[in-house]
Amino acid sequence: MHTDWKNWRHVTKLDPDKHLDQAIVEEVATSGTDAILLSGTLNVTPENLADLREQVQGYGVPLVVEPADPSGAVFDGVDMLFVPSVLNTPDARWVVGKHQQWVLNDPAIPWERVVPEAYIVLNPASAVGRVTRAVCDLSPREVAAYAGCAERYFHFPIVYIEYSGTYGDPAVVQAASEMVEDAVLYYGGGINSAERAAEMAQYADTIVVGNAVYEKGAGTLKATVKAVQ
Ligand SMILES: CC(C)=CCC/C(C)=C/CC/C(C)=C/CC/C(C)=C/COP(=O)(O)OP(=O)(O)O
Ligand SMILES: O=P(O)(O)OC[C@@H](O)CO
Ligand SMILES: [Mg+2]
Repeated sequence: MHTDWKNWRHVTKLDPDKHLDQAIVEEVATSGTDAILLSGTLNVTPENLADLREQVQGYGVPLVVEPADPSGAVFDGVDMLFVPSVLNTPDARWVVGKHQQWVLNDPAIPWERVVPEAYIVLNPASAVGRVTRAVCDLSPREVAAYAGCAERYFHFPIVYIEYSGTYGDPAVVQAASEMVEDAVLYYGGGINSAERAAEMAQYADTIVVGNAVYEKGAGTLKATVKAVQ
């Protein structure tokens, strides 16, 4: 593996579908965040992915692509691919179907650079919640049981509590953290302050900050980094 991803505390998620000036990209890349994920559910194209990758390259921060579709599984110029499976969807395409098509059509996947992620999607209004028709009305115990399946049964290396676009319930993340021992527990959704970063980082191993970069800027991102490192 190219980087020590298991020790990351803070990850920044940038969306190829949104624009940032290079000065802001530079502040993000030098903020102390442990890695930059290039990721979005909707409107990610080879072109806008390559454009964003060029903007973030060259700062020494690890780069990860998180594809929403096999066509987004591009390794050029990045260190790793984090590939989601959504566990709480009734539609198996998002669990293993797209993955089967990926393996069918690409005979040369560099597996040593692939890290599977078990997503538990909890905001039904998010793009990822709508697209996957995730069943989000779950108690902390029910979420923790998905986390247990992900780790103990499927041996996913990452369990990802995803509230994309909204701040989640710390009790849910706490319950998942009590279940997970070996997997790295990710939390993402609505972190837009040092306080929220610190609160979720009590339970999650790695926190993800996305929209706050676009909505509040690099200063807020730096405050979230400082809160967890
Ligand atoms: C098999 C391969 C290579 C890919 C398929 C991977 C799968 C099943 C993805 C399903 C879940 C998904 C769409 C993940 C994308 C990552 C993600 C959650 C991005 C954030 O999404 P939002 O913030 O909701 O969307 P926008 O930012 O586009 O609005
Ligand atoms: O954009 P936000 O709400 O910060 O969520 C981060 C990330 O989990 C989205 O996939
Ligand atoms: Mg987003």
